[in-house]
Amino acid sequence: MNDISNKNDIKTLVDRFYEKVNSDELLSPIFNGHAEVDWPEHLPTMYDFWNSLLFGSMEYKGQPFPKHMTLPVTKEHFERWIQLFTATLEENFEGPKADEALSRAMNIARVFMTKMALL
Ligand code: HEM
Repeated sequence: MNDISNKNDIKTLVDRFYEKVNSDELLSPIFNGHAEVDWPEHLPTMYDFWNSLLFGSMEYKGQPFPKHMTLPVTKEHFERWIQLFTATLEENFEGPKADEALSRAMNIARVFMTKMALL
C-alpha cells in the first residue's frame, strides 16, 4: 500500500470517507438531513482543505469551526467520524502522510469538541 502523495490521493481519501459517512446511520442524518450538504460543492472544499493541511497548498481559505458550532452532535458523532476516517485511511494508505492525516483529524476533532463543550 502507498502513502498519500498527491491531490489525486487526497481526492480518493475524501471521496471514500464521505461514501462511508453517507451510509452511516448516525452521521448521514446530520450531513444529509440537518445540514443538507451540497456534495458537489462540499467535496472540492474538502480536497482543498486536506491538500492545504498535508501539502501546504494554501487552497483552503475557510474557517471550519463556525460550520460545526450549531450542529446537533454529541461526542458519539465525533467518535464515529474518527472511526470512519481511520478505517478509510487504513483501507487505502500507509505511511507518514497517512499517519499525519489521522493525527491532524484527531486534533481538530478534539478542538471542536472542546469548543462545543462536549469534552
Ligand atoms: C461529528 C463530526 C462532524 C460533523 C457531523 C461534520 C459536519 C460538517 C458539515 C455539516 C459541514 C458543512 C458542509 C456545508 O458547507 O454545507 C462541514 C464542513 C466542514 N468540515 Fe466537518 N463535520 C465533522 C467533523 C469534522 C472534522 C473532525 C473536521 C476536520 C478534520 C471537519 C472539517 C470540515 C471542513 C474543513 C469543512 C468545510 C468548511 C468550509 O466550508 O469552509 N469536520 N462539516
